[in-house]
Amino acid sequence: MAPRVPNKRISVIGGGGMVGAATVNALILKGVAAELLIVDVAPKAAEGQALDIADASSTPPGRPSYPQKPGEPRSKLLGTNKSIMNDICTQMQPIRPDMKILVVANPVDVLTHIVWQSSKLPKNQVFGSGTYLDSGRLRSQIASMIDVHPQSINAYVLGEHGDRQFVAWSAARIQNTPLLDHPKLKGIELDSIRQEVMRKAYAIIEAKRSTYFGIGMCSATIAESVLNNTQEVYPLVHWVEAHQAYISWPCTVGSNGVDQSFDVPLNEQEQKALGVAVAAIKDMVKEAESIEEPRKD
Ligand SMILES: NC(=O)c1ccc[n+]([C@@H]2O[C@H](COP(=O)([O-])OP(=O)(O)OC[C@H]3O[C@@H](n4cnc5c(N)ncnc54)[C@H](O)[C@@H]3O)[C@@H](O)[C@H]2O)c1
Repeated sequence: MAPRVPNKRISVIGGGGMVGAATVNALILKGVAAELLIVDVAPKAAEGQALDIADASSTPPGRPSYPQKPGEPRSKLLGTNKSIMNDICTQMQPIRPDMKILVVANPVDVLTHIVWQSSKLPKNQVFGSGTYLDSGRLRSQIASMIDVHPQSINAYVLGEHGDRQFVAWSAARIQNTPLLDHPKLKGIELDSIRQEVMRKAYAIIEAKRSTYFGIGMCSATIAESVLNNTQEVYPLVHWVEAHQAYISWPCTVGSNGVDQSFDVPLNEQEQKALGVAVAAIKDMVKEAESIEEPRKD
């Protein structure tokens, strides 16, 4: 679909679905120079998306199957999506040792761990979109409250891409100024901002069944950083040694995958929230590991 560039191939697995199609569309709109491969267990859906996107439409047809349902926590998706991830990794064998895998399927924190185990790739080559999208939503929300461009606001949602996510308020900055010193934020209930950001995915799902344009653009941006080795910092799900877990945390991403993971100074309350998120993710990983795979024969 895009110009053929040696060694620059992006395979969008599940590309017949909404998120996959939105990602392919965003990659094309951003002009990411790579060969794009749309892979799907439903080849007709993949073909349909490819034809539609080739017409430069940004409204792919609906085919909901495994995404979240209205009101459903992401953790409910665990069993089904674990088995899909394992199938995909099996089908991708032999996996090139330099492959990078960006996981988007939910619950993304746990599935990134599963894909790492299943792919047998080094930890830094497997990462997930995590709270990148949530952090963008947070910055937009704050921007509208204080009349500062979102790109000038450095604020992260961290921990879990789910109900245990938290905002690192004490580390948030407008350029070098602590965000919370902004006069327009005085007296504001910060937790209501966190909750609004967290509930946005549920609100979109309630209204139109699934979310895909935002995550499609995030995925395309991350893929672009890998291909162009930009080393930009995003809050992605990656392996954080200090916590011995795949969690959403700021890191650089480039052609090796995740290179550097950063320390974020947290206050006591934020550290507690981080502890809760890490424990929840570890519990879900244990739960996922205990789910029996259905027999394939
Ligand atoms: N991380 C985020 O911020 C975020 C945001 C939105 C959606 N999601 C997640 O993304 C995932 C996809 O959502 P969607 O709305 O695109 O769903 P969808 O049902 O529209 O698409 C899923 C696609 O995957 C395909 N598929 C299933 N098993 C496969 C396999 N073994 N190999 C290849 N393809 C396979 C299906 O045929 C389908 O076309 C869900 O898990 C959803 O929860 C994550």
